[in-house]
Amino acid sequence: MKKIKIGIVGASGYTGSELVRILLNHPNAVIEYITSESSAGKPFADLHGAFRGLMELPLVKVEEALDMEVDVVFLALPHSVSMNFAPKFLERGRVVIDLSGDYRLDDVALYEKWYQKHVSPEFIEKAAYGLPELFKEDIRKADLIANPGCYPTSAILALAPIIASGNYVESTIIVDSKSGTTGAGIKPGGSTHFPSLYGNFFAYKVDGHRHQPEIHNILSKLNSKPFSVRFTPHLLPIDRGILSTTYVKPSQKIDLNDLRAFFSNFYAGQPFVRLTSSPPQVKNVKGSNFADIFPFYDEENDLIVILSVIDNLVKGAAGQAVHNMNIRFDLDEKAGLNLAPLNP
Ligand SMILES: NC(=O)C1=CN([C@@H]2O[C@H](COP(=O)(O)OP(=O)(O)OC[C@H]3O[C@@H](n4cnc5c(N)ncnc54)[C@H](OP(=O)(O)O)[C@@H]3O)[C@@H](O)[C@H]2O)C=CC1
Ligand SMILES: CC(=O)N[C@@H](CCC(=O)OP(=O)(O)O)C(=O)O
Repeated sequence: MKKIKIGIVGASGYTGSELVRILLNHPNAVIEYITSESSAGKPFADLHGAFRGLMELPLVKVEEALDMEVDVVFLALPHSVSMNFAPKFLERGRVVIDLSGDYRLDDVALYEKWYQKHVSPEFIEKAAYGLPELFKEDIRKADLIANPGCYPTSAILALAPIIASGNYVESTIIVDSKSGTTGAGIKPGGSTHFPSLYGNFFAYKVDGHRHQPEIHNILSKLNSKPFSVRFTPHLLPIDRGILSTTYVKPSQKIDLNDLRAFFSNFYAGQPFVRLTSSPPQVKNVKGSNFADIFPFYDEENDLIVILSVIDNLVKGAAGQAVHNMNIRFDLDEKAGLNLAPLNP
């Protein structure tokens, strides 16, 4: 059986440990190294107790890992950090799958407006946007794959069929999303502190979140007819999961059954998109790589409303990254990802 040698950079974080969880059960994967700067030398299970007896590799520093022979490196690093390391791995001939936002936007000026100065902008145009349902052929050929953001994954999958069809008026598309706290990473923070969040629920970054340009930038590739995107993120007192409710004004009335048939044709053959017949629930995708999508037509207001749910750490990050690896290395698309959601 074909074996793929893998390095996971940033394994001490949440998406890094989720990559370990998925890849330990992947028939083609051999994890060669896992990294952490702050915990180098420690056993992985000292940080992530769930892996006791399952992952014996010690954590090493990135600099030590650079020259270790692998086929693919997953960068589970904060944006602004990834862009320093991706070129070093690429020049050593590794395929790089970056989970940060550093190579997702195809426009350096747009990146620098929403993030900070880019230190390796020459790689932006070489990167494929790693949303397999839309860009499989680009992913197959790319040595640098920019894994999508978690909110953009849920929003783009909900909206792509309508945008691609052109059945929308040239106005503002609304994306209203709610996320669990693992989206904020492993470092404790004020708003994710238990007493701040328990029994609570609130919006944040209402004046602008970097996922708004990502959703617009990617959806714009599907149609030249203009539109704008308004995105509002919220924090939920749950660990995993994102629910996005999206609203689009159609340019012509549509029958609900036709809308559902249209979505079902658009996603035919895509193993991780499931169309639901009632509003989707985050618990139904927890721990899995599924995106559950519910398209609806509000006749009274002549508005298309599409709801989608994903697990932010799986379809929103590590699972999608493994899906990208499977495509890039010509493996079974579903390898390692046949994960049934936790139920209940
Ligand atoms: N959490 C989520 O749901 C999603 C996250 N993402 C993106 O994925 C990336 C990782 O996210 P997440 O796992 O949540 O983040 P975490 O904060 O949980 O983990 C970050 C990791 O990066 C390492 N790191 C931080 N700074 C440096 C540095 N200067 N040099 C080397 N290593 C460093 C940390 O290692 P150390 O042990 O040294 O601290 C840690 O392993 C981010 O870009 C995030 O935006 C994307 C989609 C969803
Ligand atoms: C709940 C929460 O805090 N979520 C994060 C998004 C995490 C993510 O996927 O974003 P990037 O990969 O683009 O950084 C946030 O709003 O910043």
